[in-house]
Order: sequence, then structure tokens, then C-alpha cells
Amino acid sequence: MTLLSLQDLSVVLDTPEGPATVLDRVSFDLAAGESLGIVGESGCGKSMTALAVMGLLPDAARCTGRIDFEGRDLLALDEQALCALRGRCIAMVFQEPMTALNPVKSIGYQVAEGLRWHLGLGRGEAAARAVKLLDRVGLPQPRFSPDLYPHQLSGGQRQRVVIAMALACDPALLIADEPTTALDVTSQAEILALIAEVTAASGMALMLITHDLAVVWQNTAAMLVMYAGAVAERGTTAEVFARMAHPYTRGLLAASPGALGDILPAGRRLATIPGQVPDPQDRPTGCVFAARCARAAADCLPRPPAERVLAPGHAVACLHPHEEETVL
Ligand SMILES: Nc1ncnc2c1ncn2[C@@H]1O[C@H](COP(=O)(O)OP(=O)(O)OP(=O)(O)O)[C@@H](O)[C@H]1O
Repeated sequence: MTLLSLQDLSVVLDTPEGPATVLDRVSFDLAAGESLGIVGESGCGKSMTALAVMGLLPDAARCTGRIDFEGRDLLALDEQALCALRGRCIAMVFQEPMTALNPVKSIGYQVAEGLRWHLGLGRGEAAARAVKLLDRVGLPQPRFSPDLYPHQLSGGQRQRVVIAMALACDPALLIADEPTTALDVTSQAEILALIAEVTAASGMALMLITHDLAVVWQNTAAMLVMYAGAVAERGTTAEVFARMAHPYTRGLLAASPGALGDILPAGRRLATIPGQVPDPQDRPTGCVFAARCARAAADCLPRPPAERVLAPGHAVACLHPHEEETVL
């Protein structure tokens, strides 16, 4: 059953420099309990996609298209209805745990808060449930008392508290936006494993946003490659990795650090993708990647390429895609 469906979602921000198209006709479906990785360089619109789903876009944003969640059009909901949905049905884990945590409230209080607000639990019951949730995310008693404050924890432990808060109301969808960027390497792997484990165990859908292909490979069944606010390539993670078709996806692979670990030979020389993401105030009329693309030809310039299906579960928006298998 489709849980979340974006149909031709475009977002234009009014900026002092003029209108900026930060999302351009983004469409995808996410089924209940499934995992989707959204990958791309900085500035490709990954966070904007997450914020649009959460109803947290800046005031200057104008949206067209649809975002359906459990059959309801989110763009048509008022702030009160969105507030009821956030945390209860859709939860989010951000990059930096301190943005989600209140430094002057205990961790037990903060985990219990959602339970009281959304589920109407009494103080005692919410506190007892908070202790169980902290245990669930690897912060057991008595070492991790609910009376601790965020500053008494490490970065990884704080992100565990944020995950406990996200799980509190058993939402249908968890959005994790670069959840490990602020953490050391060991904690990164642990937190990603925890997110994958808790979402799978509770049948929660996961939208995992990252700039790192390795994170997608290891944690999500399906993936979406975004470039300059548009979808460049999509499919099951296995299918896309086997035959990366978009030159941008191949560029991301070539630029991936050794973090691809098991699937990339150690010591491989890293390439960078020349050039930069176009300015959202000044998007080209044709393929947005053409200026950086070694395969670009004259037919890429007049209009953006329509997406085409390469195989069941694999599509690309490119007129000159790679057809050969990916060499990892
Ligand atoms: N408040 C804002 N006003 C104007 N432009 C913005 C604003 N927030 C983001 N943008 C622009 O929107 C585009 C998409 O940004 P977004 O944050 O979604 O990218 P991202 O892929 O998540 O990158 P990152 O990995 O750096 O978070 C970028 O060009 C960014 O400069």
C-alpha cells in the first residue's frame, strides 16, 4: 500500500535575487514499511523534499503538485492538522541532534513529551514508556537515567535520544536527514544500523537522506538520485547499483570515499565531478546536468529529458545513459 506519494512536486522560493526553483517536478512513491534512500550532492534539494513532506518549508516557498500521505493531500492541510501529523504519523531525525533537543530539559522528559502531547498519556505512564524507549535505542538503565541532560551525553547518544523521540508515537514514516553527519565514524555506523533495525522491526517506512552512496547501499531497498532539485535516476538499490545509468550517478560513485567499504577496492583514486550544481535562480532550460556532463550532446539542451524506464524498477532522466554494468 502506498504510504507517501509525491506527484510533480515543485517548490519555488522567493529570494531577494529572484525566484529560485529548488524542486522541479519531483515524483515518487513510498510504500508502507519500505525504505527509500535519497542521494545527491549538497544543494540538490534533498532537505527541501523532506521539509515539504513535513510541512516545514520556509514561508517564502510556493508549492505546486501533490504530496499524498495515507491518502490525504498534505499541501491542502492547515498548520494545526500538520502539527497533529508531525511526530504522531511522520517523525524526523535531523543532522545535528542538538537542533531537536532542548538543552534545559531532561532526556526522559523530552521522550515523554510526545507521548503526552500526541497520545494523551498521563505523566507517570509517559515517563515509564520513555524509559522503555531509551532502552530500545541502546540507552539502558541505570547508566542512562531519564534525568540526564543532553550535554551529559555524547553526540551518538544524543542522536539515540532523538531516535527514541521519533519512535515514541510509532509513526508510519521516519525521515532521517543526514542523521550521522555530525558524528564520529564508529557512531555513524551504529546509528544507521539502529535506524534500519528499529524501522524494519516496527514496519515503519524510512526516507533516508544522504550525500553518501554507501549509506544508501547498506540501508535502503530503493533509491532516488537527485540533481539540482530534480530526480536523475531511481530504482531498487540493487538494480541502480548494478547498472548506474545516469552520468551523474556514475560521477557520485567515482567521487565516493572509501566509505563504500566492502564494494569499492581500497585505495581507489577519487574523482570529482567538475563544475557545480546550477544556481536555483538560474536553471538551464534543458538537462540541468548537461554543463557538467561528458556525454552531453546538442539534443540535451532544448528541454529537460523525460524519465524513461530501463528495466522494471529502474528509470533514468537522461537521453544518453550508460548501458554497461557498473564496475564497482
Ligand atoms: N531558505 C532558503 N532560501 C533560499 N534558498 C534556499 C533556502 N534553503 C535552501 N535553499 C536552496 O535550495 C536548494 C536546495 O537545498 P537543500 O537544502 O534541499 O539541498 P540538500 O540537497 O539537502 O543539500 P545539503 O546536503 O547541503 O543539505 C539549494 O540551492 C539551496 O541553496
